Amino acid sequence: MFDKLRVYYGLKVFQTYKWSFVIVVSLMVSETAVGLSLPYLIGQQSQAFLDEVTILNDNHLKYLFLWIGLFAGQAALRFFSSYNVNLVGARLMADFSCRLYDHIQVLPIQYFQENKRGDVLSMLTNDLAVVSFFVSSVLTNLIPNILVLIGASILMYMIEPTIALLICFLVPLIYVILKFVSRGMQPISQQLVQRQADTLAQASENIGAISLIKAFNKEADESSKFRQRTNEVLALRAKQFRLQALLSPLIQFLASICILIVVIMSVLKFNAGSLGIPDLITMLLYGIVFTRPLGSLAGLYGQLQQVIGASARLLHVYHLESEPRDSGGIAAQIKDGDIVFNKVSFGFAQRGEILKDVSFHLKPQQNMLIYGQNGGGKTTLLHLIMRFYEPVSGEIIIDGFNVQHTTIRSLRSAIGLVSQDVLLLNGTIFENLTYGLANPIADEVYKAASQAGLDNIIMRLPNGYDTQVGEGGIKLSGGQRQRIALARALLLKPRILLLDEPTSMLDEQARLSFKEEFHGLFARFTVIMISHDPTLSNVADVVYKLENGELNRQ
Ligand SMILES: Nc1ncnc2c1ncn2[C@@H]1O[C@H](COP(=O)(O)OP(=O)(O)OP(=O)(O)O)[C@@H](O)[C@H]1O
Repeated sequence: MFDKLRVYYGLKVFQTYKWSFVIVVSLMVSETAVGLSLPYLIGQQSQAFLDEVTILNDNHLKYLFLWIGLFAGQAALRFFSSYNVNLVGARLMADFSCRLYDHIQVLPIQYFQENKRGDVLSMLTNDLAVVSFFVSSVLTNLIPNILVLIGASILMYMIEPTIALLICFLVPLIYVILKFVSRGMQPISQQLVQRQADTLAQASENIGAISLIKAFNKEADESSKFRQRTNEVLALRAKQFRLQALLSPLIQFLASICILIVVIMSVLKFNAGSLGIPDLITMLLYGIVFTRPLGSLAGLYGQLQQVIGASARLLHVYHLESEPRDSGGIAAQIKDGDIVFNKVSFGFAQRGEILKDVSFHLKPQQNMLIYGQNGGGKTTLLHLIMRFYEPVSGEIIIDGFNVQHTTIRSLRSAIGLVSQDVLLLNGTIFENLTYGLANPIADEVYKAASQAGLDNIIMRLPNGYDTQVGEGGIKLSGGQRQRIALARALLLKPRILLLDEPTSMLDEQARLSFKEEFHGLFARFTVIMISHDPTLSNVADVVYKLENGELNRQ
């Protein structure tokens, strides 16, 4: 599967960057051609220096200027190709990381519940960095080095076939040795990628739960866990470095033997009279040119082992099916907010049934209160309406549209959700209030904030609406966050409003005004509200109890 995917993405990427690739490959081919022509020219034209005894005569100077010119040309080509290659590599990776991020965002919510945040972060940082480094190395090393190996072999073959064939025979032998020495590398690399992800996951989780750690005096324990994980990474790195460090000198050693073979064979041929001095010089220069790329290819082979693990993880995620946001259904026109649950059942994998044949009909602009025991499935019911999950059986119909057959975008844009755990983004209060609005109108924002009882709170803050709320809204109290979430939902003007424990964080006064103003605030919406506050039943049109998975009208 991965191979197919690799080929598929490889072709897709090639399509997008075809002209950049053409330019880069042309520059590399030109540079290699100049680099390969130099030993030949120097070798063959050296005859002039042997024949004409006068030092640096016009003829010599002509050749010298030609060689210096070619060296300069090669350097210039190398500059352009190196700059362009790295640029293409960086663009490729920037593009891939954006595609990956886009994809991760549209993965179903289960993915985020089943995977650690640190794993995802590690993919976007470590794994991408490994692949990115490899891609630039392949572009900068693999292509030119292979061109040099092929070109030098052909040119050596043209001068002296026996030596060239012998050298070419040694190359596969070098590859076999390389493969044997680095066979332990791949498992180490895979473990390393996983351990690094675990370390990042722990750090990310701990920072998110720092107040818990402090409250339980667990700083030292968490530090020692982190140190242990870091030491595991270090131990794996040490193994990896040892193997990598072994590869390079080993290949260098084998390459030196190749050079020795060229030298000895060329000298023997020269002594036997079958090789002239120009050919001898040419062969020796090609011997050096030929063996140089072997070292960098060995390094690349080592990197390849690391990249296999990282790219397997990336491609695995890339291959996961995303939510069909704009496809897989019709764009529902939800104008009234008429909600029908028809024998809806649901359960999480291996957790048994949570909702059993739940049925109700909520007419437009009606409001409904659901109460019931903790863990009874109330939030899950709201999440089914949002299509965070799909029912196991039964159907949810909104304004005549079966939600399973509508596009997710059209469905969610008609619904406002105020969650139990209010999530705010790291930005100002104003930015959080207007999140999700294309063109926020300031007066409407102030009105909604006032309706949610935020006026006094915001006025007392040092920068008013421009006050930064911190990550997740950490600089605000629970009640303040809940009011912002309410105001945000009101501003969105959805047809349906789902309120998950909307008053749980509010103070006495705020709860009272929430109840008093309920009908004024929410009259335009169809509202499903979850609460453990029995007094809210006074404002609800219909009250239901969820017990043992069954929803019954009270
Ligand atoms: N992602 C999940 N994977 C597996 N089980 C889950 C998942 N989310 C919730 N559950 C389980 O489903 C059950 C219903 O959870 P839900 O959050 O809907 O309850 P609730 O009625 O809203 O509870 P509360 O009143 O405490 O907020 C719980 O037993 C919970 O452990």
